[in-house]
Amino acid sequence: MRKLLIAANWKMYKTPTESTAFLTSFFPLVKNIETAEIVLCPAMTSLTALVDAARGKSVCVGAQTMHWLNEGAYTGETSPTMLTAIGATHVLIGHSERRQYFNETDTTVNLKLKSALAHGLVPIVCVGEHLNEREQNLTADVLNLQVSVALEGIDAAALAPLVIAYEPVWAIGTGRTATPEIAEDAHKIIRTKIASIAGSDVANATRILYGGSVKPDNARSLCCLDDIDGALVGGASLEPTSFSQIIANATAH
Ligand SMILES: O=C[C@H](O)COP(=O)(O)O
Repeated sequence: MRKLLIAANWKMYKTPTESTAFLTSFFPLVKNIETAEIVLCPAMTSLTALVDAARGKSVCVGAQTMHWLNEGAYTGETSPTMLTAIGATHVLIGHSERRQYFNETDTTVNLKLKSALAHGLVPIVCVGEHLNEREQNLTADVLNLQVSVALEGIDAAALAPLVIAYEPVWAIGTGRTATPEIAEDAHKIIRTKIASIAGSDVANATRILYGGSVKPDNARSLCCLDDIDGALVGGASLEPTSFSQIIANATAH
C-alpha cells in the first residue's frame, strides 16, 4: 500500500517570513491527517527557516532543485550535502520549468537522481509531455524516454525512495487539468516502464504523483485512482486554506 504524498512547489514565491507564516496557519488545518505525507518545497532562501519551523511537526521540507555534485565552482548552485546539512529531506528533480528555462535534460536528471539517492534525499522526479507531443500521440514515447534515461545505471535496490511526478506541461499553471483518465493512463505508462527497468516490486512501491492545475475541487477525482499516489501542487499550494483543502479532499475516503 503506497502512502499518499502531497507536495507543494512554491516556485519563486514567498520570503522566509512568508514561508513560516504559511506554516503557522497551515499546520493546525492538517495536523490530524495521517494518511498522507506532506512536503513543502519553498525557495532556497526559505529552506532553513521552514525546516526549523517544521521541526516536530508532521510536515517535511524539500528543495526545488539541486546540483548533483557535493561542491565546486558552480555559481548559484546548491549541493545535496548543503541540503541535508540544513535538514531538507526531499528534492524536486527535472521540473519542466527547470528543463525549459535552465537547460535541464534527461541526462542531468539522471545525475541528480543518482546523487539524491546517494545522499538520502527523497527524489521527486518530474516528467511530462508538451501539448504538441500529446497532439501527435507521442505521450508514451516521451514518458518512456524520460523515465528510462532518469533511471539509467541505478540499481533496483537503490530505488526504494523514488517518487515520480507526472506533470503534463500543458496543464501547469494553465487551469487546464488532465482528466483523471488521461492522468491514470500516463501513470500506468510510467509504472509499466519502471517495472520493465527495475522490476515489478520497485514499480509497485514507487509513488507517482500528478501535477498540473490541481485544485481543491479536482484533488479527489485524481487521487482516488489506483495509479495516482498524490499530487505536486503549484499555485493552489501558496495559500494555507486551499492547500489544506486539497489534502483533505485527496485523503477523503
Ligand atoms: O510543480 C507544480 C506544477 O508545476 C504544477 O503547478 P500548478 O499547480 O500551478 O499548475
